[in-house]
Amino acid sequence: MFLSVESVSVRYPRAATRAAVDQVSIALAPGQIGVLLGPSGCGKTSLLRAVAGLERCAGGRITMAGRTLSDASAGVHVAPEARRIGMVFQDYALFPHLSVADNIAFGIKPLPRAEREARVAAMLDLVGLAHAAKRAPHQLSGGQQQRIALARALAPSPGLLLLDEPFSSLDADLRESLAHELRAILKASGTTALLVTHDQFEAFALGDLIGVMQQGRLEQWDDAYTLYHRPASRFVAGFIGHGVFAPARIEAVAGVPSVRTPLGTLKNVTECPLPGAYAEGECELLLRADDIVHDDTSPVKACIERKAFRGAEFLYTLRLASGERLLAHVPSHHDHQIGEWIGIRVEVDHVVVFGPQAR
Ligand SMILES: Nc1ncnc2c1ncn2[C@@H]1O[C@H](COP(=O)(O)OP(=O)(O)OP(=O)(O)O)[C@@H](O)[C@H]1O
Repeated sequence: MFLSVESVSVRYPRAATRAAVDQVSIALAPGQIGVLLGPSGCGKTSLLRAVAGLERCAGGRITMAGRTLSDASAGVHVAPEARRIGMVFQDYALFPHLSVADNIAFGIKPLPRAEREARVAAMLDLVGLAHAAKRAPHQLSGGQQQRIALARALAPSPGLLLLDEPFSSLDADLRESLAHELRAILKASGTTALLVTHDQFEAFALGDLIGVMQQGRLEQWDDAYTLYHRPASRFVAGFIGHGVFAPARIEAVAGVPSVRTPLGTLKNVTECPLPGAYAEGECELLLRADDIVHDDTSPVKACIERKAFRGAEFLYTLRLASGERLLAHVPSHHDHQIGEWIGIRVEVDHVVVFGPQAR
């Protein structure tokens, strides 16, 4: 692995007893993009700062390309400027009095002039702003300025690039397109990167691997597909995507595990790794909005309590006669009224169940 974070903890001197980062382990192969995702205060930035060397590790070890950067038990802490790590922050703070080209050249001043100019030109090409070299930062849009900040961070060819909420000051539309662009730029330059966000769509658009954190702990470190379809904990299941937990029961039907739900029985769920501790009995089934299909012919009916227009579809909040609430994505040409009862059925590709008690 190129970057290896092993059981790293971060504690702040005057903070409460809980560690801001609690024994977190993650690893990235060369060229991979990792994303740390989680609610405010979960420790994402603290972990990123520990990798940058801006915080000392209270426990654990960080290595990059085989070199130890931090090792709490051995008392090793390489200074941030000696780590060969580039950073892009939320307030990307370009130097206002320098041209775009001079901003990019800032971190590579020691290079001979010709080499420096070639590198600046290559970086401008990479971020698609070759035409803007002579402009001042204030003559660029927010998105363009952020791309220049990225070019500036990439110019010294850092071993690793760290990005902390790089799009949070930009508006929603721009964020999504920039997330895709950023991924393309990082891949084109073969840069290994670790990024912090609280926006799951950004995480999905960017990350090869995504870590979901809660209260300093890493709940899961996986690709987006696995996080969505095989959440390792109830927290991850609730945090990623729209969904609810419905009471259900695991039973063996003719020897094969099945899950009885308020919407009917899901038979033969052999592909579902049912956790041993509740292999049979009461459980809670994760039902995401796209697991519920509107079907007028279905005997199961649900009342529409709320609906939110999402362009191609509505997100309906539904209530079954038994009182359980569900969420459903329904194509927006099916425009039903609040209070109306509609037929639904469950169509679950990946059955995800948790024990009846909150973890
Ligand atoms: N310098 C500090 N001194 C004391 N406590 C801190 C300091 N910085 C962060 N913390 C605390 O550490 C915990 C983790 O904070 P951190 O900023 O890493 O979370 P985060 O997930 O990045 O949050 P956000 O998305 O809001 O930036 C929080 O409880 C926070 O209050």
